[in-house]
Amino acid sequence: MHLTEKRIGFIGTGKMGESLIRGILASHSEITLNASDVYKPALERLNNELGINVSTDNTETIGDSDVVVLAVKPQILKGVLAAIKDSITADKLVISIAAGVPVAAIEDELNEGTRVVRVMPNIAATVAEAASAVCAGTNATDEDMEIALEMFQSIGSAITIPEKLMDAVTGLSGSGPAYIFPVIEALADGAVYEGLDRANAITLAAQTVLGAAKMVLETGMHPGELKDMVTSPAGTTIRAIRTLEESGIRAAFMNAVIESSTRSKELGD
Ligand SMILES: NC(=O)C1=CN([C@@H]2O[C@H](COP(=O)(O)OP(=O)(O)OC[C@H]3O[C@@H](n4cnc5c(N)ncnc54)[C@H](O)[C@@H]3O)[C@@H](O)[C@H]2O)C=CC1
Ligand SMILES: O=C(O)[C@@H]1CCC=N1
Repeated sequence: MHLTEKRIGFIGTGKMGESLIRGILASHSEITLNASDVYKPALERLNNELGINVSTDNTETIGDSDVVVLAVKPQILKGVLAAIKDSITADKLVISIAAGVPVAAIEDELNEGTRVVRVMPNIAATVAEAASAVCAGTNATDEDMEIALEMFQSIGSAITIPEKLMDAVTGLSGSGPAYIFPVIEALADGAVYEGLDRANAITLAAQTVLGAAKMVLETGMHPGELKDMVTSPAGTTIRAIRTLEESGIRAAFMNAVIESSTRSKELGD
């Protein structure tokens, strides 16, 4: 059974729900997507722009779906689960993308035996470049994991991990795009300071980040080795590297990942 044979329902069409919907539709235009939210204008916009089925009634969306993606905030997930429990019948696969919320906490709110998969994607799903990690719940079958991996691999890359590493993944790739957007803005600021116009500065900054990422992924070389390829003796780059190191760039990014992971753990308490 492939993803395209499944009807997918989204509970919550906020930033991440919409990002997933757009990414999945871009790679599977024929797929049936249903979505519900408490905010009607957002649903109407999605219906108008993308032609997906929408409802303000979560149970209606679930009734019409084989796979149910939970895309509401972690803080309200428990209440949402209590309200939809009876509509999550044994034939449905539940996928949660809620940061920090353990599979066990979701299973506890649903009927015994419910098949749950937990995923941490990121906002780059919008452009089919998400980095996602997937882990199986107690009752998830091999086919459930295949469906989840197919879904998230269709909108970027997706790996399988043990659940204990989900907080680390949340700190790295779940939150990660938000660490890089200010980097792009700041790189552009530097060039604007030196006289480049803003639009060109942002284009060059973003393409530089994209190109560097692609080199890591496609050459398989260590990032340090790639850095050395750019860094000529007594050249321009090493002057910049020294000032970045003096600013504590490595500790700053390491600490960002660790802080986000810590918050993810707190959300699960
Ligand atoms: N924003 C991101 O980059 C990422 C978010 N996540 C996770 O995705 C989930 C959603 O996050 P965002 O989209 O950022 O939040 P959001 O606040 O943009 O979206 C949540 C949506 O849920 C809707 N909602 C509230 N109560 C509801 C109910 N009872 N039934 C149906 N819909 C309801 C809201 O109206 C809103 O549209 C969270 O659990 C978050 O941890 C995971 C990875 C990345
Ligand atoms: O900030 C958050 O809590 C969510 C989870 C990962 C990215 N955004």
